[in-house]
Amino acid sequence: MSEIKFGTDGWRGVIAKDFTFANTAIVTQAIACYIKSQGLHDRQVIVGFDQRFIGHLFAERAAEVLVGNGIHVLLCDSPAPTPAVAAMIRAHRLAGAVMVTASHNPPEYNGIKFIPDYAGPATPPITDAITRSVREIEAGEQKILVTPYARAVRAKAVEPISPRERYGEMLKQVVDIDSIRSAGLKVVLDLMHGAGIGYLKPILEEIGVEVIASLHDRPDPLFGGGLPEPSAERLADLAQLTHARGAHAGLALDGDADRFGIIDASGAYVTPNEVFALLTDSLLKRKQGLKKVARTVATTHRIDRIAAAHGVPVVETPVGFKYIGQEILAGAGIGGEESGGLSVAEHLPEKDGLLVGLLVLELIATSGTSLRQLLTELAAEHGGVANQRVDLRVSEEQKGLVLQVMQDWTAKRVGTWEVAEKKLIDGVKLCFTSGAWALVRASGTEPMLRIYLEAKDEAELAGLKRAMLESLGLSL
Ligand SMILES: O=P(O)(O)OC[C@H]1O[C@H](O)[C@H](O)[C@@H](O)[C@@H]1O
Repeated sequence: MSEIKFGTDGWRGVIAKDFTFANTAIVTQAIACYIKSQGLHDRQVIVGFDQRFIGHLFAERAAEVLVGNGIHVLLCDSPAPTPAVAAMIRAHRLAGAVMVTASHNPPEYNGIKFIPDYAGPATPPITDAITRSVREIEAGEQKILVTPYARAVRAKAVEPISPRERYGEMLKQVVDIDSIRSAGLKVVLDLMHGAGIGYLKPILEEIGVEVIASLHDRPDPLFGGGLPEPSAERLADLAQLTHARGAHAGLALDGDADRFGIIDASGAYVTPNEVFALLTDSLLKRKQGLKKVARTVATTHRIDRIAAAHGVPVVETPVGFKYIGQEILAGAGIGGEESGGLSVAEHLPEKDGLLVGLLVLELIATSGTSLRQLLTELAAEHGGVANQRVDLRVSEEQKGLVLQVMQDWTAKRVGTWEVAEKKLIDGVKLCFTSGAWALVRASGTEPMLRIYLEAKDEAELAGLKRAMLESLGLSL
């Protein structure tokens, strides 16, 4: 059994091996200790779960432990998106949320995300405190307090909640639904058998969007044999259908619906970096006085060029929406990351794939043009960009070696690229005088080494990739 650890976004483990009822109770007890330490135990906690195998039973286990600690629970009556669960914290002034999900991981995984009272991902100081409690519980220094589920329900210490309506209302307050309604938009969806089922389609229909087709919109704990990850490779069917059926866009969500995948009308995948750039540009054009924009160290620097054109500063954070969420709380108008997380200040400090789908439709509706045309205009205004993420499944030893080479990097050049700055925000990032950059870091969610590269065009990108891999002694 592997150690209970909180990674980039929560604790994740293989069901029955690591992710067990016993470990769910340990982690929930540790979360209850944290809530009590903050003096918030007189407020309720929402417990949610996604479409994963027997997720509701793990959620019930978590509820039993929270009630055992004197904390009243709102238990979702069906699988729900992580952002919908987070939104309920705001709507009902809760102490936080325990969300049973392993996001986009393979089907054999499940996990727990803790979302504190500010309705965004738990920061490292919070997960560190929870991890310390986990160790105390494992060492027998702290007891797990449990109230059996049936008794908790009888005592009304567990009440059912359905976040759908209220969450839908909250989303509708953030986007211009009149423009969307009058544009007569048509979309195709890919719900990837995930938590967006029962949420995205009805919300779109309520605001007058025609859902022509909806792929993978039935629960399947095996995710149709794949991963609930809305990447270009996994969205080939959505891309084909969006184009063939003449839809304005294809919208996809990941397993717990906090991340997005977007397809344009021509059937081409629009990368999260491109979506973030389009939405930042549109927000900055519409709203004066935005204090700042937040992006992770792995996200496109095109955001910086767009923000600079409006005189708005950009904050660069480590990878993980937990950092972006904090920047949103500290005044960023919009924050996003290349892995498909994005939110805006009027909504939540939590990433939300449904929100992004609606913002993209709002953009199509208000601009009266296509996403492709908007991207062409963006390139004309702020210059082109080409970027790529290379994920390498390497041994722990090789991962350590590569990261060490980067840590020790003192050379002034990589191939013909001249190093202007070396940044240690997360992994090691080399920024070059040409404006290109390369980042090498270990993933916090998968056993992978990630290399992120950005250059002005595909030709420079290909050259930089060759030069970086060669310098690191890696081949693909
Ligand atoms: O690159 P990783 O450490 O695997 O993280 C990739 C992504 O994982 C999760 O989805 C987090 O919520 C994101 O904030 C993060 O960007």
